[in-house]
Amino acid sequence: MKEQFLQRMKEYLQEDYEAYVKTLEEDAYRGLRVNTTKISVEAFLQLSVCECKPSAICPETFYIPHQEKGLGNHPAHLAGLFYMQEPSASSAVEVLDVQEGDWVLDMCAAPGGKSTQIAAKLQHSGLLVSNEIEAKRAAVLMSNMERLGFSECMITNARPDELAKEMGGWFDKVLVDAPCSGEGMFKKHAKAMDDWSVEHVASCAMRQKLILESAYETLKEEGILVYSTCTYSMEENEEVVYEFLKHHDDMELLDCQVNFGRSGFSYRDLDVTKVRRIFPMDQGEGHFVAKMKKHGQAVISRKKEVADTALPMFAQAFLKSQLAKQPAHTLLLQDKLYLKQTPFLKLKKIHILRQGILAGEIMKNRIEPHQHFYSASLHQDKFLQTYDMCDEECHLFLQGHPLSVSGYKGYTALLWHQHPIGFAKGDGMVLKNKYPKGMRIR
Ligand SMILES: C[S@@+](CC[C@H](N)C(=O)[O-])C[C@H]1O[C@@H](n2cnc3c(N)ncnc32)[C@H](O)[C@@H]1O
Repeated sequence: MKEQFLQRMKEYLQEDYEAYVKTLEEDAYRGLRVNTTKISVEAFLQLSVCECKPSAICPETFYIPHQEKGLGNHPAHLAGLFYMQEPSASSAVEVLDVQEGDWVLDMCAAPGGKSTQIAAKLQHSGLLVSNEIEAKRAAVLMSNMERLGFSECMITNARPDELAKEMGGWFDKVLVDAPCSGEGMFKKHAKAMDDWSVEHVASCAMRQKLILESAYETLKEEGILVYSTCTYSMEENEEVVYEFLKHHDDMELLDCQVNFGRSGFSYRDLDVTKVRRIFPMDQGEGHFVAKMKKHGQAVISRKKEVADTALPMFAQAFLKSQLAKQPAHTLLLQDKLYLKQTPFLKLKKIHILRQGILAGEIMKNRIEPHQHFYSASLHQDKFLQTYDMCDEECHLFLQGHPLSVSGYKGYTALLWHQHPIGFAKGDGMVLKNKYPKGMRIR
């Protein structure tokens, strides 16, 4: 551990410093969060995926033993029933207090821990724009959102200032989980420790202030902004919030109103009792959260809806053969079929990676279904043809093998403990495996 970092921590923590240093020798906290759009917490615990200890931070988040291995390949994970998330990382969305119907922007979203938590709270209502600036990380974000099965979401790959131009005044809630020096991640990512310097902390703080300016533009009047980091430095936390409030006299710092964590570090006249800090001594690796409200008027960008596409007969037939309930909105875009509950939106310059559910692709007058169609939580109890696999069959399926099951013709949703995990195509004798090659386990 770098001496200069420890010296700063000593100044920040004073009498708590020794307790902090002790935690550096302990294993990092690990956790998971149950995806309540697919399964209730009670039903998930009955699956006995692993030992789960409740966290005080979020009712859907649990501590798991640090020695627990291979959970990423567990059928419950691949079926999108949970997301691996260290409990303190679930604090910011608890503070954001998302309500059904809200329009929410997650400005720095990859790999998707907080976006998947927000989408679960929305329960397929409102809108979530889940944005990531780095293209490769945006692809990871999309695959996580797909696995957990969300539909009323738009996944974008844009800079915050680009979002501010096209989405001015749109959102009830905005989360800025900012890129930071990651001092709370040192145990998990050695690189964060290698990269650490006072100069790096200062450059992160500059970038955070710029991101917050764009976030401000996207907020509605009376909209809520939550700013969070997984670092301890005062420059990236209290100072960023203080400067932001100084530049925006229509923004009010609100009390986070949660029972976890502790007050911030004393900084000028900022009321640090309102913000939350979590340290390893508070049962989390490290997070800072501040909540603010915009009272001023917003400049509102126009929202443009896309008209639904009238589907060709074969596409209609595909949907009718698969689902007991038909989607409200359908869109054909570059031979791909998308489904959504609420109208599709059009953006001028922003790169949209996914909007709604990607149901499949047109191939010679038929639809070749996509994994998202079967992972979508909205569809999970609507499939007309399903096959419930035993654990052994599921293991074979996830490895890419066909299943010797007769009596099934056409596309079939394959279930593990009643939860769709993928699909196959039956020819009456065999279920041919359609689990995406990149997702198969070895
Ligand atoms: C702390 S991570 C977000 C973690 C995510 N919220 C989650 O819970 O999984 C911060 C993200 O901000 C992105 N980022 C980096 N520079 C950025 C910038 N200038 N503007 C917006 N986002 C940026 C990073 O690529 C990274 O994915």
